[in-house]
Amino acid sequence: MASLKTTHHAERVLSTLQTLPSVGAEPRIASSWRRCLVEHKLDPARDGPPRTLTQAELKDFIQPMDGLIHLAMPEIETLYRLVRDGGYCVNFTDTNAVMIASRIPPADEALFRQWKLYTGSIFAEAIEGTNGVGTCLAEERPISVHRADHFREHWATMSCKVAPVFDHAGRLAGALNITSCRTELARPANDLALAVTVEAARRIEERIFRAHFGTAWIASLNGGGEDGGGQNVGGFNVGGFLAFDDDQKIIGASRAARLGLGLSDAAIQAGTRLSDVVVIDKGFERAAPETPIGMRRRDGTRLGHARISQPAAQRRSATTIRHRPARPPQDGQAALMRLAGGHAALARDVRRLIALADHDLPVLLHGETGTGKDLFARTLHAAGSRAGRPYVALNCAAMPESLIDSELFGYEAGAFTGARREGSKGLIVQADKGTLFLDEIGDMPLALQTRLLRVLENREVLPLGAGRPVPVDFRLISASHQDLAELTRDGRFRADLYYRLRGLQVDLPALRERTDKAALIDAVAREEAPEALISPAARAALLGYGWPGNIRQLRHVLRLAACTAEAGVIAADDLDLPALGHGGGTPSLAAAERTVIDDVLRSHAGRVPEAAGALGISRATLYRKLKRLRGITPGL
Ligand SMILES: Nc1ncnc2c1ncn2[C@@H]1O[C@H](COP(=O)(O)OP(=O)(O)OP(=O)(O)O)[C@@H](O)[C@H]1O
Repeated sequence: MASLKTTHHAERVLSTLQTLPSVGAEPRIASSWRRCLVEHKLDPARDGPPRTLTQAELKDFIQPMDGLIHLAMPEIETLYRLVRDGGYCVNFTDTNAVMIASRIPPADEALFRQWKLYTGSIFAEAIEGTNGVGTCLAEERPISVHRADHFREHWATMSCKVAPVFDHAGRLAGALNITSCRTELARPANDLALAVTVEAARRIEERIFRAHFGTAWIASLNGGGEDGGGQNVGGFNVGGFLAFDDDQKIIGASRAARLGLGLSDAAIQAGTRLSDVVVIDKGFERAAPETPIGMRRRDGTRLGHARISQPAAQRRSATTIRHRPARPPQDGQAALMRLAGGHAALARDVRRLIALADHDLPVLLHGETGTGKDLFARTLHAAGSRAGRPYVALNCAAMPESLIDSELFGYEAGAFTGARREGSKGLIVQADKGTLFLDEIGDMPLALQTRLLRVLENREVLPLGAGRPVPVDFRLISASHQDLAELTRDGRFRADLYYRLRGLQVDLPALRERTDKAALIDAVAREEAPEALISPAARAALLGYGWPGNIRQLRHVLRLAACTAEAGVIAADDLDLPALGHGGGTPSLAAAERTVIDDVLRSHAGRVPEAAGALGISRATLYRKLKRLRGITPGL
């Protein structure tokens, strides 16, 4: 071991080598000190900051944990709001004790920066000695490490409360920490701070669990009360979660449920049923969602109550056995799941979105024309907590650059020649408390990107000619058919705005790539041609086609086919499927496209919306094509 400076604190720590546990430290703290001395050979008197990753290292390190951080973030925010007045910062760490997300109260920011208590710093027990994060992770139990409990004297002004976070399979996923350096914190306040941290960690676990098992039944066992269904961890009764299928076979269990019910991976894989481990009140399948249901262990001991939520797919089948979804969906989340259908990657993204429902994470939708970006954005709005609030959409490709500015940001009365006398609120202000949908964001001019970024950062907008900014609170959903990452690399899109927009990116697959293409064709056929049958040859043609216009084109083709079908059968001949060239963009194909577009525009007297409808593409797509083919945009 390195030569030791013998301060009073160091002497106390070193005495654990002889006198465990009579050094006046709690037994858990004393045994951690011994671990640090004997196993890790650390020096309690060493001074200096913790090891911290460089910005470049941090970027690479954090990227794979994006999903976990997004799931944890809403709970980190809630916890932060609860504890910030006690001077606590909140940190979320990975299993190596690297801080991967932090919230620091502005009043104490300088202090925490000085101590390097922020994202990128490493607090492993084997490096820093006994500390909240490191020791919690080493023992996989909640812990309070208060001032002189720390191994290194360096940390003896800090008070830390930390709870471990376990993933959907009961494995350690990270730790949630709060730290304060305020001296006035009394012991009861400390205990309470640890309790709220444990509860926040439990809620993060619930989000992880639901994100993973979103399409199963989930029982949430209450952790409170003396015989609550969870597991007693370090004095805390922590509730657990069980996922099961329609046959009541258990398919997943959280750490607390595994410990509380004696469930192992092997037992789950062997097909253990709910009734093998618990006795559950009858009729729970028909109970209103989230009603508390009585549960007991097989040996009769009470487990308190569980709240059971139905799988998203179950809710879906209850609402989709009708052919035309004429009314808006009753259940927003089920409607989102319906859009994902059986395409696994999209369904996974939707489950993540549902898990993050209450968090105003910006969402970026990416997909070819007609893949459903607009429909997805509306459905997402309807599925969230802002559903009853305004939904304001702007298509950046369908509007001349000069107008986007005033439309979006608004202006004061008389701000410029031609302005409306009463001024304009602007779409951002109109979206206040609701959702702003910016379609074809890749077409937003660079100068406006800078203004938009400022609005997103400051949460306020300064209308043209206005003296004072207006505070705004909206959820942003943006969409693009272009690859924004590529635009960013080419310098055509601001990288900082791109990262702000893509809190979560959802890739809407092209119809030809959808793994549930057959089911989707049937679903659209039920809506567009409810009376007709599809002949085998027509079905083969629909399945084999390349669908450049995606689901929009599919709708048009089936609508038309329903009109021409004879004896209620859609034959291959009824399908208007234009031959597709290969290597799109060759001069001859472009020329053909130009001719078709010109013809259709002419026959609709230059009216873009009608021409777009006749072509089976959106207005925005037609504008884009016109720009590309002729270098002009027709008047609006
Ligand atoms: N999952 C789906 N199931 C059934 N119909 C869908 C689905 N997704 C989209 N549609 C339908 O496809 C058509 C095109 O959808 P939408 O306008 O949302 O596409 P888009 O990607 O925004 O297109 P564009 O980029 O051209 O504006 C609409 O009629 C919509 O109702």
